[in-house]
Amino acid sequence: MDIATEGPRHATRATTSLEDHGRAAAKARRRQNNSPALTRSEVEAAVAVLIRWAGDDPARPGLADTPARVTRAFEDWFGGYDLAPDDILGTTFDEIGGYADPVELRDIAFFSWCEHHMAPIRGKAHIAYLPSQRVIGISKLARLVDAFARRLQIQERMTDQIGAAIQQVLQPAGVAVVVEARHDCMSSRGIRACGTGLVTKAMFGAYREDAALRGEFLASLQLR
Ligand SMILES: Nc1nc2c(ncn2[C@@H]2O[C@H](COP(=O)(O)OP(=O)(O)OP(=O)(O)O)[C@@H](O)[C@H]2O)c(=O)[nH]1
Ligand SMILES: [Zn+2]
Repeated sequence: MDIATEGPRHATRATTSLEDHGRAAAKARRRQNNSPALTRSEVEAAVAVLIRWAGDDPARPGLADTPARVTRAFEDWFGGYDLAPDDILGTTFDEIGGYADPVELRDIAFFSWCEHHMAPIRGKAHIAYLPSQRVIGISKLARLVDAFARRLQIQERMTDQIGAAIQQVLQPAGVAVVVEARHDCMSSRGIRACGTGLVTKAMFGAYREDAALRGEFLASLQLR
């Protein structure tokens, strides 16, 4: 199902279908990335080129294993491409009695990667949703953030993807996602503006339509 079919909120969205972020897409990407034209040793050679570009000697003993380490680190840092949101959100609980108030999980720490500079984005995500007959295990919300964070990202898109996945798979009455993060591409290079924080928000369903519900969640976060 394409989230673009879900209603006006999504009608003009550039977001691709959830399937595109899912397991099939990850496998396709991996096939592409692991094609015979791109071997592990070629990736390591590319890292060695970057070491040379940095001004050092990839052959010196201290750096000899670094290309292999960096290649392994990439598998970890970018492991999100292999994680399918619909699998992560697959376990739900519907024996929730009469519970019908917001569920909020705050301070979900994440590491992501700026797609412009491949520099770290470090921050916290806060998720709220208004259940409609079922709830999700709270660890799955953190897993979902991790799945979208460990990719090349811009913060706005990551924020939207987290909310859109919850809205599509869990189909609650509404979802709100707030992400606060620091971008190393801004602090460690370029303008070198340390201490700045980017806040992004994505609202779906009741959180988009109901200002009081949205305001209650945003106020609870005490954003500066
Ligand atoms: N909106 C948004 N911008 C981002 C994000 N991460 C990095 N950027 C910005 O992306 C922009 C890329 O700008 P370019 O002019 O193409 O690249 P650049 O010459 O390296 O830019 P400077 O960072 O200003 O030196 C920069 O302004 C970054 O601060 C993000 O998550 N969201
Ligand atoms: Zn950047």
